Amino acid sequence: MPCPHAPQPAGNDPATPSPESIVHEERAQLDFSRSMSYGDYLQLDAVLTAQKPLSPAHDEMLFIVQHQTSELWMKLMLHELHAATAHIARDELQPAFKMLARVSKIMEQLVHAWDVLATMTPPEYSAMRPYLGQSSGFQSYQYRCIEFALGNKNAAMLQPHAHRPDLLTLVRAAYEAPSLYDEALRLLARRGLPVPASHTARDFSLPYEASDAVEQAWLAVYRDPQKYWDLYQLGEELTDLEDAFRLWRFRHVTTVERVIGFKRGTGGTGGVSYLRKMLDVVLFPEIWKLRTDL
Ligand code: HEM
Ligand SMILES: N[C@@H](CC(=O)c1ccccc1NC=O)C(=O)O
Repeated sequence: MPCPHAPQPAGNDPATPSPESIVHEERAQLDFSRSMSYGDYLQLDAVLTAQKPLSPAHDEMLFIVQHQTSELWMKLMLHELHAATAHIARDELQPAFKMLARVSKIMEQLVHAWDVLATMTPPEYSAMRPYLGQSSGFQSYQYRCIEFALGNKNAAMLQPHAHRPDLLTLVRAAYEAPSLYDEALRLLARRGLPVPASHTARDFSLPYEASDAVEQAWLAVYRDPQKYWDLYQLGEELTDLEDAFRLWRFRHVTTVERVIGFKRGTGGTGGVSYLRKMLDVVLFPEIWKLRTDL
């Protein structure tokens, strides 16, 4: 394949340095026979040979790259979420804030990424869809770990990973661990706010249940931000994160509707009807409810 950045012939203007002289004067490293190059460091041989379209459709490359880049961003998101949750558990809020801000920005990045996929029309997708078989984003183990890390626990979502014990172990660990929100509530309790034991020492694999008492604890924070500044900042960082996640879910369902309408999903769900139900998920319910009651 021709390189799109191949050197162009130098112009006639004697003041214009030739491409060769620029590289020479900058003393750029040119010999990588005995040192680590860009591609070596980034494992680009592995990354850039992992796009293997199954169909003759032109647009399958877009579909693959879109999903692979999303999975890479999810990998970083999980890295940051785990670290942020651990910092909160150790009362180290400043590093946690930085990580949570990064997670929200990654989510925003994924929201904007839908614009690229939305350039694919229904006939373009129909040309490759039969080649997907029964595979679906529903089976993304990293996505499920993110949902669990954010507190959206559902035992049924472990099943698609039963055929891969290595992945099931990862997803189960996220399912059983305290979520980011669980650790936030334990922090509030350590600061003397009246969070009930039902919400600090619960079975963390159960779906989260909203509580009036927890809302009262957050209300105390939001009624006196000066006194509880870091907890107030935590509440707003959680709000930013859920806000961005809601936008991602919305762009997903809208993109799916414009591409496949109301067809059933390859993963076996009703498709748009399933994704619309997911729009009703509330990760941090008391943080939203307090705004009405403040
Ligand atoms: C044309 C593009 C897409 C279509 C038509 C589509 C369609 C669907 C459908 C119908 C479902 C429901 C499960 C099923 O029955 O298959 C689903 C779930 C899912 N998709 Fe997509 N999707 C698309 C792109 C993407 C992209 C780019 C991602 C990013 C990684 C993604 C991630 C997911 C995830 C994580 C789920 C599970 C959601 C949940 O359980 O709440 N999808 N998708
Ligand atoms: N569920 C989609 C298929 C799909 O989108 C998909 C298939 C394989 C790998 C990733 C996918 N993306 C998100 O669900 C469909 O029903 O067309």
